[in-house]
Amino acid sequence: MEKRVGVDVTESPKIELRNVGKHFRDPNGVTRTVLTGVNLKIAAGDFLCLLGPSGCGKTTLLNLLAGFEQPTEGELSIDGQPVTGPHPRHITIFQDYGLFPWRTVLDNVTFGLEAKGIDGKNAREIAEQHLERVGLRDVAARFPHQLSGGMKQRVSIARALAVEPDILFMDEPFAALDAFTRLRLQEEILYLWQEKRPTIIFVTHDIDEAVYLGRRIAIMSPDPGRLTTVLDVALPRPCDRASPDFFYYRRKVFQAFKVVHETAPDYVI
Ligand SMILES: Nc1ncnc2c1ncn2[C@@H]1O[C@H](COP(=O)(O)OP(=O)(O)OP(=O)(O)O)[C@@H](O)[C@H]1O
Repeated sequence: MEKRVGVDVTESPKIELRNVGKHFRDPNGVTRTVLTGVNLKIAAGDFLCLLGPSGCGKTTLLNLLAGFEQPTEGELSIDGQPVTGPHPRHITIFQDYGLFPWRTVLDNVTFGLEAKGIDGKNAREIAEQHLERVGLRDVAARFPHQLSGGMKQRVSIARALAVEPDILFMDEPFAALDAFTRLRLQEEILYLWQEKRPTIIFVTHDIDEAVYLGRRIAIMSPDPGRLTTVLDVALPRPCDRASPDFFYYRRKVFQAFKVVHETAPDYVI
């Protein structure tokens, strides 16, 4: 009998989209299709990047997966159940951090735990452990306005991970950060993913970020938004951003976007 290794996404997907489409009606009653014919299977524990230019429907697709919006066509299921709304173990991290300005760092992290029925000393201990993991134990008593952008995003990552999410949806979480902070947070999220293995769906329009993070990259194109290619990225994690293998995948993504001509010479550093 054939021996199977790893997760067969075609047999046991955690997330499955079948012919998913979404249209919006503008105030004049005109229908606008922003997503069409999306078919995708995502295995448990995968790290999938949704990559594409502005307006191709990445956020719309993420909102459908997170249950914030409903598809107007097709079917979308998680763990075999149709997605009908947000789920407490499916957590979304946004670009603007989504922290409560009136709560301290610690209290921001305990918030999700309290919603799960964990409070008092237990919640504090779990929150402190997660702040420790993202290097923010020392600023637990500060308020969000006293933190840098990178620190705020770390708090929102600690808050998300504290509730042990099954799925983490991340919508361009590092887009507003400076390049150095962004590189550091990319490394941190990879480390945290390897430690806990939640399924991560990560929206970005940054090709290098997608290659560095994604085990798979779902490439989208606009007008109307659709999925054009799903690329497997067989790199060790973390990988060397200056290695020929990294550039090989980078080039494959460029080719998928038809930015580089097929016969152009290889990149040299
Ligand atoms: N609620 C809505 N009503 C009408 N149109 C919408 C709505 N939400 C999104 N759209 C439109 O759908 C298209 C896709 O938007 P979406 O935000 O999903 O793209 P995106 O790929 O995430 O873009 P960006 O990278 O700029 O954030 C856009 O043209 C947007 O104007």
